Amino acid sequence: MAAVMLSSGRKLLQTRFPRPPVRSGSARPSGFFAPSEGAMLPAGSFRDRLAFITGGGTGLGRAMTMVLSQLGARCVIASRKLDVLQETAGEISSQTGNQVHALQCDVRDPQAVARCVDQMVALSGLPDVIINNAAGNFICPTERLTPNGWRSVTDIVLNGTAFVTLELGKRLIQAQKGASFLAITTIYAESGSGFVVPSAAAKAGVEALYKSLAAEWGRYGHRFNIIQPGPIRTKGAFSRLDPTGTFEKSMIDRIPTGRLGKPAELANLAAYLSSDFASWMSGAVIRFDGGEYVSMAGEFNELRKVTPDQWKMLEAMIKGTKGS
Ligand SMILES: CC/C=C\C/C=C\C=C\C(=O)SCCNC(=O)CCNC(=O)[C@H](O)C(C)(C)COP(=O)(O)OP(=O)(O)OC[C@H]1O[C@@H](n2cnc3c(N)ncnc32)[C@H](O)[C@@H]1OP(=O)(O)O
Ligand SMILES: NC(=O)C1=CN([C@@H]2O[C@H](COP(=O)(O)OP(=O)(O)OC[C@H]3O[C@@H](n4cnc5c(N)ncnc54)[C@H](OP(=O)(O)O)[C@@H]3O)[C@@H](O)[C@H]2O)C=CC1
Repeated sequence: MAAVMLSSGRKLLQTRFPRPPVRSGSARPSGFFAPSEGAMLPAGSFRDRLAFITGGGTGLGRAMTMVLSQLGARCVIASRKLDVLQETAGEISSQTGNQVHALQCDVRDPQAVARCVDQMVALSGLPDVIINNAAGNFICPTERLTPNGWRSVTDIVLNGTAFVTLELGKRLIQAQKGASFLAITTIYAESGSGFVVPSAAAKAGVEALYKSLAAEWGRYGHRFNIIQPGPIRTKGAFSRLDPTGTFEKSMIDRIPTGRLGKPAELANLAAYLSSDFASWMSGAVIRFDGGEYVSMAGEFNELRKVTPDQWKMLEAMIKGTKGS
């Protein structure tokens, strides 16, 4: 007896299907969607530009810093761990030949953010590109969450993004300088998600902040855009969200493109959104997830499991039904 389960958990059919044929050598979808990881934009796209990237020492922040630096930007990366930042800054600038400065900054502390901006201004001036990428997250049943656990994530993600955006926004307005602001959120900022509730709530807040400012601060020359990445392997994310490695296969199985994203792919999109090629783009929310979100959302998407022989049988059954 075979049943086709809908994502709601209901059974669509309960009928006797012939055993599905054993498929040999069927291509995985990832074979169609190989990543391209070199810098996408023309060389020099960020010449004479200064980019400020929070959490730029690791993971996706590091990848975005690398591509912006390859394209000619001077970069300032900021987070809590100065040793990590300095190592990344040294590696990237020795590869690209462009300056990368490391500044210690805890984005949860507005005074620390102001000091960090003071240091950046003294070193290089006000930035043309701001990427709010720093985040904290961990899986946890919500009933186990303490107030401090809630605060540790929402302070980094929502308050941290707000403090950086307000500090830089006000100074840029004062200096009459335009800039591109980009926030890195997540696909569940839109849907919500159990087990990462502080992150879901805070990322949704970041999206509301950025969409609101896209409307309000366009008059000052500021653009605000958002990328919602799907799963991309980084130590920071996977150690806290899939510590045993158990969920990775099911994630890949539900992604129509059959693989995780790559940091360099995300970095190319971030570079485009932060570049002059996107100067007409503001208030945009770009989902970048290999199709995972729509794959999880569609009521009938589990029908991907139905084999061609089973489809013949289903079609005959449907066509054989008369009346309602
Ligand atoms: C598999 C990937 C698929 C999809 C990915 C989708 C979205 C991804 C979104 C992301 O944001 S990934 C990026 C993840 N990166 C990070 O989280 C890096 C930075 N994180 C941290 O520094 C810590 O994890 C932090 C967020 C907990 C903050 O560190 P901090 O030193 O400030 O906090 P403490 O360690 O002092 O803890 C504060 C508070 O939280 C409680 N807590 C910490 N971890 C857990 C846990 N795993 N479960 C429950 N509670 C936790 C801790 O107990 C403290 O509360 P109390 O004082 O005990 O009440
Ligand atoms: N990887 C993925 O699958 C996905 C990631 N994302 C998002 O991408 C972004 C990057 O995540 P990823 O690279 O994976 O993970 P990482 O853990 O590598 O990046 C998080 C960065 O945030 C910095 N950070 C944390 N707390 C603070 C703080 N209080 N002040 C300043 N900086 C801080 C960390 O540096 P330090 O410890 O030195 O402070 C670290 O560099 C995040 O916004 C995340 O939510 C979204 C969806 C999927």
